[in-house]
Amino acid sequence: MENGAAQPVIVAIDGPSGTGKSSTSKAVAAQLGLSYLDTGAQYRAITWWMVTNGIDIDDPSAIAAVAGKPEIVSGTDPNAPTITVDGTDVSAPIRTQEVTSKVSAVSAVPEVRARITELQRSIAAGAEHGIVVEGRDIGTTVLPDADLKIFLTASPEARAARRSGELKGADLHSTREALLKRDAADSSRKTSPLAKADDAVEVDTTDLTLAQVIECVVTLVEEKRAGK
Ligand SMILES: Nc1ncnc2c1ncn2[C@@H]1O[C@H](COP(=O)(O)OP(=O)(O)O)[C@@H](O)[C@H]1O
Ligand SMILES: Nc1ccn([C@H]2C[C@H](O)[C@@H](COP(=O)(O)OP(=O)(O)O)O2)c(=O)n1
Repeated sequence: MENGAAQPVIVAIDGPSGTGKSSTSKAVAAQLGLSYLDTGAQYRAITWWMVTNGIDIDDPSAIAAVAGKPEIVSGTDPNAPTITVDGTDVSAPIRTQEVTSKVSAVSAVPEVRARITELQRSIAAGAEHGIVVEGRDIGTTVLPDADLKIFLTASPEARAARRSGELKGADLHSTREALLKRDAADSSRKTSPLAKADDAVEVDTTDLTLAQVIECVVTLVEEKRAGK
């Protein structure tokens, strides 16, 4: 674009756990001056609220009945993303093993998805310079008109190695099994499952460094912008 500021650009980055969505999205957004939204953190936050309030995670109707109660606020600065529930900073407690093991069940409830999807769309619509939104159903359901859709993949072995590295020496085999179980649940749910959009660019990150993935996505965004 020759005159004035660039048009806001909407980038959707989806894929299973450990493919590099968060690290890539944050870096791309920071490099290009865009906002950043971690939608997994929002599903983790509502799961944390359900657990904290004693809601039976095995009862979808109990979850649905209170899905509208917690107020979830996401800060979208890629250099300092934040997440609060009813004013409380939950950035640490949403990463516990307990929340991780329950998030797929909570996020499969249609009333939860409807509420969080609406919130995501309003955040994306309000992003002045554009936004990178990462999750599982962004390209297919939340922002089907995104300017660019990326679907990140990597072998289960690479993903488990990355995750157990983060969890400070967690057993590789059990990390791999837990990750595959969550992927299966997220891919098989009825409402907006984890899936690649038909028009998404698939990037296999198994043998790429994080820097290479970031460079690849930045180039794709710049090409899109140039063509706009
Ligand atoms: N291409 C890559 N090569 C090696 N490690 C990576 C790569 N991409 C991400 N990582 C690391 O793997 C871990 C998981 O990445 P993350 O961005 O949280 O994935 P996701 O959001 O898809 O679950 C992080 O520790 C990150 O630094
Ligand atoms: N758009 C999204 C994002 C996440 N979810 C659900 C399903 C995922 O297992 C959980 C947690 O997502 P998150 O991105 O934090 O997962 P990882 O930490 O990358 O493994 O939330 C979803 O259903 N839809």
